[in-house]
Amino acid sequence: MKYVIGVDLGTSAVKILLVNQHGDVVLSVSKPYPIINEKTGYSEQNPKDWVEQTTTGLFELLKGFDGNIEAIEGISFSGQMHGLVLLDENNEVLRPAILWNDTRTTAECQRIYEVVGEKRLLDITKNPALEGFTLPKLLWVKDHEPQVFSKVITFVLPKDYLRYKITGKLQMEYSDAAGTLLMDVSKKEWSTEICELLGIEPSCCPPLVPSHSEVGKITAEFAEATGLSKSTRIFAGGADNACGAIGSGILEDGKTLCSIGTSGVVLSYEASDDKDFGGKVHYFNHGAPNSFYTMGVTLAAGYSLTWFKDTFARDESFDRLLADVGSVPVGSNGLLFTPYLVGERTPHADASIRASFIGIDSSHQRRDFVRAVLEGITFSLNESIHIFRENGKRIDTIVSIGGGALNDDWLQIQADIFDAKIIRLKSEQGPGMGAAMLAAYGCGWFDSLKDCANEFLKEDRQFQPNKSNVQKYKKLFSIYQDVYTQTKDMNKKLLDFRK
Ligand SMILES: Nc1ncnc2c1ncn2[C@@H]1O[C@H](COP(=O)(O)OP(=O)(O)O)[C@@H](O)[C@H]1O
Ligand SMILES: O=C(CO)[C@@H](O)[C@H](O)COP(=O)(O)O
Repeated sequence: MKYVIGVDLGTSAVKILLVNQHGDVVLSVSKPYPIINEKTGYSEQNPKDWVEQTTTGLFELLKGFDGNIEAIEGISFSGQMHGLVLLDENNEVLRPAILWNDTRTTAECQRIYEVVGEKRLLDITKNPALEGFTLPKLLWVKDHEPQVFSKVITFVLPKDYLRYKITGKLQMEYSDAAGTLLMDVSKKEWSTEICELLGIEPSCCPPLVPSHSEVGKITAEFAEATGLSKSTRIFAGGADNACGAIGSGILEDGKTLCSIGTSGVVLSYEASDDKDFGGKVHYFNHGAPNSFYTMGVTLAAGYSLTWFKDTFARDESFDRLLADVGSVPVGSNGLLFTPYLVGERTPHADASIRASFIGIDSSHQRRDFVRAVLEGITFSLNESIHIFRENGKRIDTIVSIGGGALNDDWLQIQADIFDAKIIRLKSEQGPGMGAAMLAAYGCGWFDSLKDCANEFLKEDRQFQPNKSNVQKYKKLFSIYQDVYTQTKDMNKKLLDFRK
C-alpha cells in the first residue's frame, strides 16, 4: 500500500492526514497554536509555531505508523490564506505574521483604490481591496514599520513558509497568490503595474508554480526531526479554500461548497475567469489546473462559536454545548445573532462593524443563545448564497465541511436556511484531504484530480430542507439583513471605546 500526507495549516491548528491509495484516512493528528490579538482588529501568529507544531505533529503521526516509511510517497499542503510572512536576506522571519482576519488596514485599502483605481484593480486581480488581503498588510508595514520594511527581501504566505522550512526552497502557488491582490489572476503572473504603483519591489514576490507541481525533497534535518524518508516528494499545495474545494469534489460547474472553519466560506466552481460579479464575491484561481472559484467569506463563522464557548462555557466540549440546540425552535425564540465579532467581508466589507444579539428576553436560556449563534453564522453565509443566486447561479446542492459539518442539527439548519440539499462526506476532512489529493495526483496515482475525487470521496449523509422551516427562515433572514444597516453607525461611535 502507498500513502500520501496532507498538511492543513489552519488558523486554529495544523491538521495532518495520512491517506492511503483508496482515500482512507489511516492516521491523523491535530496540533494547535495561539492567535495573538494585541489590539482590536489585530490578529497575528508566530510562524515558528507553525513549523514546530507541524514537525511535532508529523513525528507523532509517524510514531503510530507501522508500515514502510518509504511507502509515504508525497506530501502537500493547504494553508490559511492571505497571511503576510516577511523574510530578510537570510530568509529569517522579520515580524509575526499578520493574518487574514486582521483588519487594521482600512486606510491602506483606500490608498490602493486611490493609486491603482477601483476598476483597474478589479481588471487585474478580479477582486476588491479588502483588509484581509496581503497587499494592504504589506503597505501597512511599509508605513508603520519602515525599519522592518527596509529589510524585506521576500514575502510569502503561511503554508509557503512552512514548505520552505521543509524543502529549503521558496515558492508561492497560484491559488494562494490570487489572494495577495498582487497577482494578475487571468495571466497567472505578478502584476508589476500594481507593484510599481504602490512602491513594492517586484523582486519581493516569489516564483509562482501550479498547486500540484513538485517543488523539492525534504531536507535531511526535517527528515531526521519527523521520521520521514528523505525521498518523500513535496508538492506545492493550495489555499485552504481551494484545497477544501478539491477535497470535497468541487471540480466542475454547478458544484457548491460551504466550509465552516474559523472563517466561513461559500464557494462555487468556475470553469473560466470571465464572469462578472463586480467584486461582490472573491474570484480566485483554483488548485485544480486552469480553473477558478468564486466565494463569499464570513470572517467569524466557527470563530463566533468558539468565542461563545470560550467566554461562557470554557470547560465544556462543543458536542456538550450544542447538545440541546435541536430542542430550540427555528428562530431561537426570537433571539438573533450577527457574527461580526471581528468585522465582516461578504457582503459588507466593513472592519468596524461588530456583532449583536438582538431580542434578548428574560425567558431565554443558554441553549437559545447557542442556537442563535449557529443561525446567525448560517444567515451570514446565506448572504453569499443570495449573491450567487442573484447572479443567476443555481444552488440546490451544497457539500458542507469543517467544524460546521460535525453537528447534525447545524447541518439541518444549513439545509433550511440555504434552502438546498446539504451533503456530508464520509471522511469529512476538507482542506487536508484536498492537500493529500494534490500529492496523490502529483505522484501520478491518477490522471486528474477528478479521477482522484472519484476514488477518494464518498458521500455519508444528505440533509433535505424542511419546507416549513425554509419559510420561517426566509422571514428571519430579512430581519437579520436589517441588523447590519441599523447597527453600523452605532458601532462606528463605539470604536473609541474598544481596546
Ligand atoms: N463538534 C463541533 N460541532 C460544531 N462545530 C464545531 C465542533 N468542533 C469544532 N467546531 C467549530 O469548528 C471550528 C474549527 O473548524 P476547523 O475547520 O478545524 O477550523 P480552521 O481550519 O480554521 O482551524 C471551530 O471554530 C468551532 O467553532
Ligand atoms: O480569508 C480567508 C479566505 O479569503 C479565510 O478562509 C482563510 O483562508 C482562513 O481559513 P480557515 O482557517 O477559517 O479555514
